[in-house]
Amino acid sequence: MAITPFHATTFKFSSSSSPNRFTSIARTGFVSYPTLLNPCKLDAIFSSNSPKRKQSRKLFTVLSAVAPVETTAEFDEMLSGTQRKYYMLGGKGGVGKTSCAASLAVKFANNGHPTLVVSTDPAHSLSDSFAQDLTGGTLVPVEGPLSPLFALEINPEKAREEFRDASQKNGGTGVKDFMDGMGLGMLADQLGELKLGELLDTPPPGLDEAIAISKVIQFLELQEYNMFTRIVFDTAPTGHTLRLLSLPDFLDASIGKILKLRQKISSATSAIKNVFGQEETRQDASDKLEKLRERMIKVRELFRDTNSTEFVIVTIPTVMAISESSRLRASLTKENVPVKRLIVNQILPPSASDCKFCAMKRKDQTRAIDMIQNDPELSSLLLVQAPLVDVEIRGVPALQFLGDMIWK
Ligand SMILES: Nc1ncnc2c1ncn2[C@@H]1O[C@H](COP(=O)(O)OP(=O)(O)OP(=O)(O)O)[C@@H](O)[C@H]1O
Repeated sequence: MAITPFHATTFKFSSSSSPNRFTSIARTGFVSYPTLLNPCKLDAIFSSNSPKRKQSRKLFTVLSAVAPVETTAEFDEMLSGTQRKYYMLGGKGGVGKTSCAASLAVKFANNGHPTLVVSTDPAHSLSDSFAQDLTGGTLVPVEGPLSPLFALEINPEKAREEFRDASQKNGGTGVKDFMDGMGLGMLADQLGELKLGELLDTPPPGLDEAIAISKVIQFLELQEYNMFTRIVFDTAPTGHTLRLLSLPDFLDASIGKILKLRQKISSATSAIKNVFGQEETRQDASDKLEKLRERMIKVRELFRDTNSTEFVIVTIPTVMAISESSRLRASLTKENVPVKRLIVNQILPPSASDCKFCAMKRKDQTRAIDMIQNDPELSSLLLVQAPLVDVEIRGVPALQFLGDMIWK
């Protein structure tokens, strides 16, 4: 089955006097957007004696030619259940991850789920998307939706600092210096293997994200955040996400090694430790590190839990983006991360009269979308099509409108 572009049309805000109303207006000016999606209304036009009838019929013929057999996101399934569910939206840079994540969060909140939307992308754009200041690293209420919606932009730098502090106190240079001073060179060498200092000084892509997600889990462990039944993550671009998947294992192993080493050091220095009176501080740091390790394990488990988590791939209809999505899906499968939906965003709306540029672009997009059908990684996914719109998606009403088109 060939998939053709989404048969939506353009829309824009209504008058400035009611900025909360997001109305749709067909490009043609004589059939409104809701009319196009409603066959009954079209029937009415066709059977009426309206002077625009002839033109409408012509338009309908054009639209029929590009109208897809509509697939939906099966949003009812995403909505069902009051147990907490996590949705992670990821994909290539700039494809619309934030817009899709924010619109999903608004839709959940409007459908009765207290929702938290989290950005773990170091280049945060949630504030821009919601047109509200959501910075600061704490939960900020988003105004507009019917149920509580909070946003959280994790500051990766700050989260990394905390991680560095806990690690360094215990297994980083602090311990190394201490051991060097004690003439325990052999144990100090083992620390070198961990390369933890290097890891923190020049963090690999994904480390920030891993720490950010562990930070979110830390938040969610608190009683006052029990209310959230849907958590939506706006993740960093693909490369980061892929690294992130293997990082919890790596960090778990590293931290595990540090903790074991700490025990060795502790017994080796038991005779002298009291002299320095450092035992209490070290125990405290060790507890912190152990907590961090537990959270890393939770992150790893969370990614793989089919019952509570789903990774939604967002892409655009270009060969490059779809090829990258295919690789992302392969990596996610390898890591046992559940994926069910593929959003193809920014599909050109149909037009009765394409200019040369649009016609070329449309052909390109159709070819790219056809690729999905033949891609072994992507063809089995639920394909959700989202139209390219001619205004920037900013603010809750706009996100609501976009959400109603995507999450059906
Ligand atoms: N369907 C759409 N129609 C029109 N514009 C869109 C659509 N989806 C996203 N955009 C616009 O594209 C730009 C990038 O979108 P967005 O920030 O959501 O992408 P992103 O994948 O999160 O980007 P990054 O990787 O940089 O975080 C924004 O200006 C957004 O308004």
